Amino acid sequence: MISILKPIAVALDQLEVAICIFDAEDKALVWNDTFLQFFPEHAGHVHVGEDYRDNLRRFYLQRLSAEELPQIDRYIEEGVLRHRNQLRAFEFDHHDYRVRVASLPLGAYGRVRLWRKTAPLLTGMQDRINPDTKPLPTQILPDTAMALESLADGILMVDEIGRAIWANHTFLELYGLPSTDALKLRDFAQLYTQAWQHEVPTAEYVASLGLLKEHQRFSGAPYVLALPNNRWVRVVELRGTQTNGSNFLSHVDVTESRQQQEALKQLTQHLESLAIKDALTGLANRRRFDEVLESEWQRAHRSKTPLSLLMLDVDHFKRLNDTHGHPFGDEVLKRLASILAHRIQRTGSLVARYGGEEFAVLLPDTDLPSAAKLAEFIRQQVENMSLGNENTGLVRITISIGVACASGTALTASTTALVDMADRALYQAKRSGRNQVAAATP
Ligand SMILES: Nc1nc2c(ncn2[C@@H]2O[C@H](COP(=O)(O)OP(=O)(O)OP(=O)(O)O)[C@@H](O)[C@H]2O)c(=O)[nH]1
Repeated sequence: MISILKPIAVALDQLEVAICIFDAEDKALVWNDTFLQFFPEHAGHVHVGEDYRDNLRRFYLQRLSAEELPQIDRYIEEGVLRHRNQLRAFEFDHHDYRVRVASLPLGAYGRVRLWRKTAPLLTGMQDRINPDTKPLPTQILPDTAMALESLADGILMVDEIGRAIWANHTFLELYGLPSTDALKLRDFAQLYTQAWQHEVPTAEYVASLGLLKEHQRFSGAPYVLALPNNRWVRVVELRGTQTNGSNFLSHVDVTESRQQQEALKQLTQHLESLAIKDALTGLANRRRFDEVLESEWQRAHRSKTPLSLLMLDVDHFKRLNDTHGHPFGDEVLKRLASILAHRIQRTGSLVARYGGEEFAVLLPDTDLPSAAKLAEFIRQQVENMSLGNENTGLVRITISIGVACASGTALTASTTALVDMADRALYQAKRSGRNQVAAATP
């Protein structure tokens, strides 16, 4: 694939079109000389495998003001999202030129970005002309106004330095403005801030204002802003390149689709959590345990560190169920789960409900004596736990624990071998009278 793309990139040099191709992980694969001419800040830095984020960092280091610089990571992440989701070409100013950029997906290979200079810079999106020296803008023609009034989207016309001249009714309604008189030559950022003036500023508002300011540097790249009362609007700003050119911003109310997206996202998260969580205890389920065991096994193998496993089982749980009822049995499992979750909090460790009244605790970077010590501590804590209600009276439970550790050459065996070792140790603990810890002999 690269062997085909390289000659294309070189051919595009002859058309003065800059190209940079990124793989599916946003790493640079191929670019041409025009790319380096358009973006001299990258010369000597781009290399195969370079992350698009590093590319964007150099771009923004040049572009952002000292005031905006602390937010550079946010600008970079937004740039990455623009890159991945771009559907239509948009424009921005860079050095002395207005540049048009298109981005196309290349299937499994990644994405290609193409840039073409459209005009020498006259109006300056970035370095705005001092408003005091500009004459007042002319009003728009009545015919144009009538046509724009008939649109369902909000339209805001601004002059070449961004001062609002005219807006249709949909725009005025969206931004809570009584009439076009309220525009008062303000720029869009001021109008947006004004729409929020009676509201407590939310995180979405702050993020949206940053986004709006950043997008004043682009023409035609859509962005979404939060409005008060949980409403959302998608904005596209189209700027002319002539000094007398009229610029306009179109605003589409996307509240409904945004709410649907949000509901879908929450549902997906909920379903994902259901897929890996045990419903009764809230602990990881068996499926999750198997996944984590596999990845921790690999990690232990690479880092040559021990990996320990505890298998815990409630003693005579059937009798407890039979005596006090299944719901009480459920309560016992929840209490036990909570004790385990509190005790095991080290990053990388995992507590899971392995099945029925059996729990598994995975302990990365822990050797057998340390795992056995922890198991003994848990056993004592459960033994001393008082349970019960007015029907059951005071109930005490005990648990048996099997401990196993994979380290050194044992790590070359399988994950199943570790589980089997811990299971056999648990069986040993049960056979030796329950309420005890048994460690597998390595
Ligand atoms: N309340 C409740 N009981 C469960 C649940 N899952 C499994 N059980 C019960 O747990 C009991 C497990 O019993 P056994 O495997 O015979 O073991 P035991 O009675 O704990 O005896 P030992 O393990 O040998 O000490 C069975 O009666 C299952 O019905 C659950 O989610 N809630």
